[in-house]
This record gives sequence, C-alpha cells and structure tokens, in this order.
Amino acid sequence: MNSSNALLEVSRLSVDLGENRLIDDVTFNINKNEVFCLVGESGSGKSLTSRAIMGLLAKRKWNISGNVQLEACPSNLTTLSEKHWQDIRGKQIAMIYQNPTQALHPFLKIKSQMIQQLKSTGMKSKKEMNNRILQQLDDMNFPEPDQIANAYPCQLSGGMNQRVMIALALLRKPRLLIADEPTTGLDTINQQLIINNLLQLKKRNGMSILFITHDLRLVNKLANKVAVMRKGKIVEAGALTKIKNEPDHPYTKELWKQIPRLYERREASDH
Ligand SMILES: Nc1ncnc2c1ncn2[C@@H]1O[C@H](COP(=O)(O)OP(=O)(O)OP(=O)(O)O)[C@@H](O)[C@H]1O
Repeated sequence: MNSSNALLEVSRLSVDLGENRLIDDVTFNINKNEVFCLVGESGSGKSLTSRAIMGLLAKRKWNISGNVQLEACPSNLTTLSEKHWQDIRGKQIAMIYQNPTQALHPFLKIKSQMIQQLKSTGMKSKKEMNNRILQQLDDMNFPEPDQIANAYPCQLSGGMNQRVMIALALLRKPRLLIADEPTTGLDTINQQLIINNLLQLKKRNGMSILFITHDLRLVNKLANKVAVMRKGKIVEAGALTKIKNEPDHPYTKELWKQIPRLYERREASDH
C-alpha cells in the first residue's frame, strides 16, 4: 500500500468482455473510515467495477487487468483463487445490493441465514450466536430483533429486508462495505433510515464504505470523496467539496445541474 491511511487501492483496473473494454483504466483509493461514492449514469460501469473488486467476475468470461490492493491482503485481489476469497469476502469486504433477494434465501428464516454466516467464522456456541444475531439486528434499529430473527424474508417489507441484508453483511464486521444502490426503489423514509443507520455503523465499526449511486442528493449527504464514472472511465475524482463546488469536467457539471437545489444538510455528527 502506498499510504498508511489507505484501505483499498485500485490501480489501472480494466475489464474486457471479448473485444469490448467495459471498465477502462480505473484508479482510485479508499481511505480508512471514509465514504467513497462512485457516481455515474446507468451503464457507466459502477457495478462492474465493484464486482471486479469483489472477485465476482468469472475469469472464464471476463478479462481483468490491473491491481486491487486491500490493506489486510498482500496479494492483488484480481488474482486471488476462490478458496482465498473465502477468507476475504464477508470478513474484510462485504457487499449489499439494491435488491435484497440477491442476498437472502427466501425459504430460510433470517436467524438460520445469520447462523450460516457465523458458523463460517468458526463460532460454535448457540448462545453466543443467538446474542450476536440479536445484537446485529438491534444495531439495525429493529425494535423487536427476536421477531425479525424468526421471520422469513417474505414476511417482511422491502425496507425491512434491506436492513436485514445489511445486518447479514455486517455480521463479520468487514473493514469495507460495498453498497451498490442499496436504497434505490425505497420510499424516502426507509431511504433515510438506512442511510443514517449505515453512517452510525460506519462510525461504530470503524469501516469504510464504497457507495454506488446515481443519486447526487445521497452523495451530498454521505460522501467524503467522489469519483464520477462515464463509459467505463473515471472522468473526475476528489473530495466532495471540490467535486461539488468546483467540478472540472463538463459531465460532472451536468450531473449537479440535474438537482436544482441541494436541500439535504450534512449532519456533522454523522461523520
Ligand atoms: N453480465 C454482463 N454481461 C455483459 N455485459 C454486461 C454485464 N454486466 C454489465 N455489462 C455491461 O457493462 C457495462 C457497465 O455496466 P454496469 O452494470 O457496471 O453499469 P452501472 O453503471 O452499474 O449501471 P446501473 O446504474 O444501471 O446499475 C454496460 O455496458 C453493461 O451493459
């Protein structure tokens, strides 16, 4: 790692599908305890970048080059075997998605899904697992964690399932959470609830967040740093204040113009 404050360093990451270069020479760093927002229009390559970082692109289909370095791991993440990834995914880096059904099993109670995660850490005591599960659901501000633990996903609302998915992802206290549009499609109240909850947990657990979104209002509320993607490339990156107040790239200027007024105030206590 080049800096002692860096948690993740992505350097010259490219992803090809056959002749098509879909991610092109992407470079950025995420520091410890930082929220890094990756923004850009649909199809710009945000999700593909996160899936390449997370080792979720099958090598038989995708050609990946570049260097992805995580503080806890001496190897380039793009070269790790699936076996090695089992020590990293969930424990060092976790991911949450827009749609909780991607992460939740429909026919298993929430508790069973959480137990599976905890068993993979070597935890054996039922009591310890039960306490950990209730604590994690309590951290997501569920007033009755026990009821949630004993529910099936279909018995919960979309917003509740989204919070359960976050609880599941954070069970092993990862250093980096990749959040791929986790609030898109939710109503404003649930969106606020989840964003505030994520900021609380970031502070409590001392984790960093790579937050993927096309919603600049969320960027304004959450980000320490921002990278703007377009057609597979990062066209501009820097501190939120710089990207917001003095954007250099015409595309970034255009993005901010789409919001007439940024009314959401950042609460200093969140950070
Ligand atoms: N599984 C796939 N097979 C083929 N092409 C893909 C696949 N996934 C993504 N792509 C292509 O890669 C490019 C980047 O897609 P990506 O999903 O990363 O965009 P995005 O910025 O996350 O968009 P959105 O905001 O809509 O999720 C697009 O041209 C997309 O069509």
